[in-house]
Amino acid sequence: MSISVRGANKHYGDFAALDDVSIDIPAGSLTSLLGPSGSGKSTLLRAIAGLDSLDSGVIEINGRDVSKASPQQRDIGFVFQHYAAFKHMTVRENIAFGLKIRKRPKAEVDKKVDDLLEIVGLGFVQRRYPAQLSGGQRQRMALARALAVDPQVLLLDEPFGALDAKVRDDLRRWLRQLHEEVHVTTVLVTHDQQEALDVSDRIAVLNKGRIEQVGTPDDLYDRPDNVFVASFLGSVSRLNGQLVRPHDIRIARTPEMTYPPTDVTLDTGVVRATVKRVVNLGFETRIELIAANTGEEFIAQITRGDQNAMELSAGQTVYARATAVPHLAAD
Ligand SMILES: Nc1ncnc2c1ncn2[C@@H]1O[C@H](COP(=O)(O)OP(=O)(O)OP(=O)(O)O)[C@@H](O)[C@H]1O
Repeated sequence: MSISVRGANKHYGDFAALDDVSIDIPAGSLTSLLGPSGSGKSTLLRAIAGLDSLDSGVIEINGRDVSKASPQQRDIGFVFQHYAAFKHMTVRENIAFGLKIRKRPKAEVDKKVDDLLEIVGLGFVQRRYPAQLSGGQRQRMALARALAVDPQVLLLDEPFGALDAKVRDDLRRWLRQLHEEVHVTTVLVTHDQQEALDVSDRIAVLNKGRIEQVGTPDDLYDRPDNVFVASFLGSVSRLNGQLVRPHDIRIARTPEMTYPPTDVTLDTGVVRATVKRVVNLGFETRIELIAANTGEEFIAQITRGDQNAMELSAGQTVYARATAVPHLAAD
């Protein structure tokens, strides 16, 4: 089911939490709402869910105007960061809950719950209570419960926000896989650009209650509309006036750079620089540098192998050149 938001406005006093927001979310897609804290992501999601009303604007689900419909009438599954499970019910009972209150026949409920337990990989803990699950298992149970009633739309508000990095990472991959199997139109709120790039078909970047850009992860990363989008989608520095990503900068000990830029119109040229700091980050190494011509700091990311070969350390003079730069729409 597609979702369409037109001219959505929401004010709290003088403050515009949503400022004329319009977005089309294609049926079956996994779209992330990405933006800094306070940018309006949750407000937009809650408006789509019908949990908050808009001051003005229209929300359509599959072409039907649901702006005035209650959350129940919108046929939506919702998962929050801190999921409130029924503590006195087992995992199995929690997942079955929505089907039971809809008075579905027992055989159908059992089959559906078995299928969902399989999909979310919780069969082995189905008789446990929520308190006996890990945080990641609890969020998977929440997703299974939301999916049990075959919602038209699944809305996820930072569902992995409270979990540690490793578990988040696993769950993201799992969510992507789940989406490929179930294909329900999904909207995910996140402030984590890595998460958005990892799981989404499309990303909408929000800033101060407005949508800055909507597109595929590649569109936004390689062809950002503006500096805000470029810098929110990943680290960027300025090198000779060009915005550059750390992994697109090559470093050498001599000025004869053998790396041609991929696009000569956006060439940064060879820039002499001083190494300020070298940080080993596991499989890659971050080099913090200061450009000799402008005094500006910039960051290069090189492989561990390159660092082992060059043995860069603070105080050295090196030469840097970008091999690619993001194409801003304004260029
Ligand atoms: N009930 C409310 N009353 C007053 N202001 C509110 C209310 N709800 C949200 N806001 C304000 O609206 C703005 C947008 O909030 P929202 O929760 O949508 O942001 P967000 O992008 O989801 O941020 P976060 O990532 O921190 O959750 C914030 O500045 C917030 O303080």
